[in-house]
Amino acid sequence: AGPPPVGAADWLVRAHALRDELNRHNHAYYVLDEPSIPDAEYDRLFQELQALETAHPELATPDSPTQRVGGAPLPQFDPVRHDIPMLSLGNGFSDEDIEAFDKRVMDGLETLQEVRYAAELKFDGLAISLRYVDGLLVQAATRGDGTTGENVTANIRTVRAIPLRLHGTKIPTVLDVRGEVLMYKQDFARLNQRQRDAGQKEFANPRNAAAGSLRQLDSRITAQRTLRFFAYGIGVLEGMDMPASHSALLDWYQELGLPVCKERAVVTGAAGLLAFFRGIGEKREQLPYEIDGVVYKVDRLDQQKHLGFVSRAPRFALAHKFPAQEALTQVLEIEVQVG
Ligand SMILES: CC(C)(CNC(=O)c1ccc(Oc2ccccc2)cc1)c1ccc2c(N)nc(N)nc2n1
Repeated sequence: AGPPPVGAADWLVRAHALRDELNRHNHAYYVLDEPSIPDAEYDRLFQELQALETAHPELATPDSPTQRVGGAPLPQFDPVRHDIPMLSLGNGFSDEDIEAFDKRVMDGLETLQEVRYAAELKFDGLAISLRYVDGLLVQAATRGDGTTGENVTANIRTVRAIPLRLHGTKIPTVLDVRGEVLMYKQDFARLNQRQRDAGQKEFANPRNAAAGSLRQLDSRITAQRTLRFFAYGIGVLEGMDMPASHSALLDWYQELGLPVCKERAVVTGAAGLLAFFRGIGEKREQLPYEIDGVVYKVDRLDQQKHLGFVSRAPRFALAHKFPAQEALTQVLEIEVQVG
């Protein structure tokens, strides 16, 4: 969104300045985790913009922060077909599984050199695809069966961590961002406290709470649930060349203003993968969100292409899961819910 036309009315200039300032504070708070303004000051600016948009409705552009409060409930979710499917991951559990994965990759690449992997977290949330056209968020869809998902655009607009417009100069004409919508542990605890106070059913875990919040037909309810988002993949890209590696893709995503989790690394060989896994395992309890493992991806995209997929999962990626420690508590929670 360039500067307003020369000689525009004062309120047009003011609305433009407010929108950019509020979006900048929103990015600092929800994407960089570095609040840049006291909440009361943010609310005052927000109300000033809302008043201007009420007086001049044409100011309520799709990327205005006022669009994040949600709107009238939808009758249902429309189906959305993914032009590029959202694939699932094969799993590994033991060190041997990881060593076998690394060996399969080296054989597949016919190389004796250690392979460079991008290692990142596997969030316990739900997979989403965001479509940006000329930098504007135009559609959001759930993974569904990998080929067809549900249109949850109205709900996704209320997720403050998801930019309504991409930043910077390298803006593609079409970009499908794949990532995970999740709820932080402390936002989950606060939500269940509110549920209890309102005599409503509590959520069993943050994953269910995030899924339940996104499957709301009333986006005003979704707007009251603090959902987060981390980008981790790409679908359609038009108008620009693909970056050469997965790690370069994530660096570019950060320049565009998309949230990318900082718990990621580029490592080499099975030893590098296992060292990353152990390091994350030690800090898992302290993380603000739940994870059910880590994900390893061959970093170079030409090597990913060369390896391809087997059935619906890529040969170039693997999820390494933690032992299901909380299985017992989940059984108890389900009994409590049913009982
Ligand atoms: C690796 C990939 C499976 C995404 N990639 C894809 O879905 C994908 C899709 C089409 C691709 O290429 C095709 C292009 C055209 C047709 C068919 C495939 C390549 C990758 C995946 C899945 C789940 C993840 C998760 N929960 N957490 C993290 N951190 N990363 C994850 N990564």
